[in-house]
Amino acid sequence: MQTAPAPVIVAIDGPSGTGKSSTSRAVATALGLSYLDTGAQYRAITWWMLTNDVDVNDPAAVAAAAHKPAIVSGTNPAAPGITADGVDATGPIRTQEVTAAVSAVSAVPEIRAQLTELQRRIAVEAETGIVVEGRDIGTTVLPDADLKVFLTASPEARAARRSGELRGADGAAKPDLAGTQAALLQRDSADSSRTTSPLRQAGDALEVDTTELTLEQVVECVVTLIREKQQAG
Ligand SMILES: Nc1ncnc2c1ncn2[C@@H]1O[C@H](COP(=O)(O)OP(=O)(O)OP(=O)(O)O)[C@@H](O)[C@H]1O
Ligand SMILES: Nc1ccn([C@H]2C[C@H](O)[C@@H](COP(=O)(O)O)O2)c(=O)n1
Repeated sequence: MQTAPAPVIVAIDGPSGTGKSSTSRAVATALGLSYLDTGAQYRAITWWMLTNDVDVNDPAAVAAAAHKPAIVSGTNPAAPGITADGVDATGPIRTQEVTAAVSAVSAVPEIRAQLTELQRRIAVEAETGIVVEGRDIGTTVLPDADLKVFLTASPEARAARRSGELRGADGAAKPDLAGTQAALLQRDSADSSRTTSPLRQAGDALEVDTTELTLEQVVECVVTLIREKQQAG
């Protein structure tokens, strides 16, 4: 009788706009794995702070409230979803207000400790394995992951992709590319210069530069890497 393959743990890290979420969800779907968007968790706790009048620029105030919100992440790649204290946060966490505040909140050590523990618990409970995406998965959250991928892309490509997303629902003109690129680079700088588990490529992570690749090509590359890892045992 053929036994089920051992659960595979995949870490996909990288700066904003490199395709982590799109790639991770497609890879998890293709291989029947769970999926965890850790960026959504940092966004959800930031949204909770903002809506509960916590000064997000006061690390002590953020730390004191770190344990208060219950963050629950869906792990179905088809419809991940996330709630904060039972309230659906899927939409609100993508606003510019949350995006502008999330790096400051995610730099607070108590916030990172709280969410890292939650992320590890979710990963170990994933029966067939899981694709976890973020900034510090391969370095801090899951250092023993079976496969670590670090996605990169040129600032220009990332800005063009993000700008394509930000275009109005009515197809209104895209926001200015230079402004979008500057905002991405500012967030990258904050995420990679913080003291606690900064954005960094793990020494054993495989870099995939997605600048000239389609999303489909990136997904195929990562699926192949995972299958090769599973066959190697
Ligand atoms: N290789 C690619 N080529 C072209 N477009 C891409 C590629 N990868 C992702 N995209 C598109 O770029 C946009 C951003 O992708 P995605 O949200 O997956 O990036 P991300 O790294 O998760 O960003 P963030 O960390 O800010 O959430 C999406 O519209 C996605 O469809
Ligand atoms: N593992 C993670 C994931 C995310 N963050 C922070 C840094 C990001 O700017 C922010 C939002 O993430 P995104 O939705 O853009 O993937 O959350 C982190 O510190 N660690």
